[in-house]
Amino acid sequence: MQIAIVTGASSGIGKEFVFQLTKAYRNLDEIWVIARREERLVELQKKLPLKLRILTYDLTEEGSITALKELLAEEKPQIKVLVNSSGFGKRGYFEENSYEDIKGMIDLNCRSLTEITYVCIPYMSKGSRIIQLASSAAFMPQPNFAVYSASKSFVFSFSRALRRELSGKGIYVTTVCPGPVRTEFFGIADSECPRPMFKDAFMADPVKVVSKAIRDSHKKKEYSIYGGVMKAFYVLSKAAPHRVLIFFADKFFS
Ligand SMILES: NC(=O)C1=CN([C@@H]2O[C@H](COP(=O)(O)OP(=O)(O)OC[C@H]3O[C@@H](n4cnc5c(N)ncnc54)[C@H](OP(=O)(O)O)[C@@H]3O)[C@@H](O)[C@H]2O)C=CC1
Ligand SMILES: N[C@@H](C=O)C(=O)O
Repeated sequence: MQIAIVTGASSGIGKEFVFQLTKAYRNLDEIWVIARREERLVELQKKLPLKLRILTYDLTEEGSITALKELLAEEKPQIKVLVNSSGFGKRGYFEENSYEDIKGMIDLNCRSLTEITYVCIPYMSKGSRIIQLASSAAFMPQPNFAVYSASKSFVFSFSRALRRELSGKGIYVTTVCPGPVRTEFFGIADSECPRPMFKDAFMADPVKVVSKAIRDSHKKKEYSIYGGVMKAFYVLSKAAPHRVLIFFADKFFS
């Protein structure tokens, strides 16, 4: 059985991946979709010809990934694509964030992504793809989004090194680093601290971000950055001293 696995499939970028993978990978038997909101995944199934395996997991809960591991051992599928899209961010100064949110971001964005990747690799082979959702927030430390941006730097760094390690097996890792994308992400991110207004000017369409990510993954690219502004931000974050960028980010955008 050939499958794709998509976490965060109930909304936004993950949900869009499910739609587009159905078209991009004609030989899939199933897509295994992971999120907490089961009703959303059931609705998604109604819109798709391909069978979805609905896995209602809270990935921050002890045991959810063990359940995935056991299911993989039972079904022994060939994983053609893994998309790690579940994640959240909460804006605000570190000491004003609740520790529950801080721990949640680290747990979901870093630990669960790492563990899912770990349990899936044994079921991948030459030509398989891993698509990791980092963010443009990975490019530099961001005051007022400190833990989220650090969690995405972890994803970016981990995934680039993993790409090198897996290249001998013909498994390709592409890290996706979008700027702001129009999804439910901001409902949570901005709930206690509004986002800087400039983000609205660069808000991207999830359809376009995902379409580019799948194209870049096919081309075996190391990362996928949608849009000229975010590409320019990436170059700036490599060229300019972070000390200066962090100062201006805090002064004007916090
Ligand atoms: N939107 C943006 O501007 C950007 C987003 N990103 C990243 O892209 C990824 C997708 O975000 P996006 O689609 O925009 O956001 P959404 O809020 O629309 O989707 C987040 C997804 O993660 C799932 N999720 C959240 N918490 C858990 C949990 N504890 N266990 C299992 N699943 C969970 C949600 O499902 P459910 O609630 O049903 O569990 C949902 O399907 C994230 O990693 C985000 O950090 C990166 C750059 C920009
Ligand atoms: N890149 C977005 C989050 O990941 C943002 O700019 O808020």
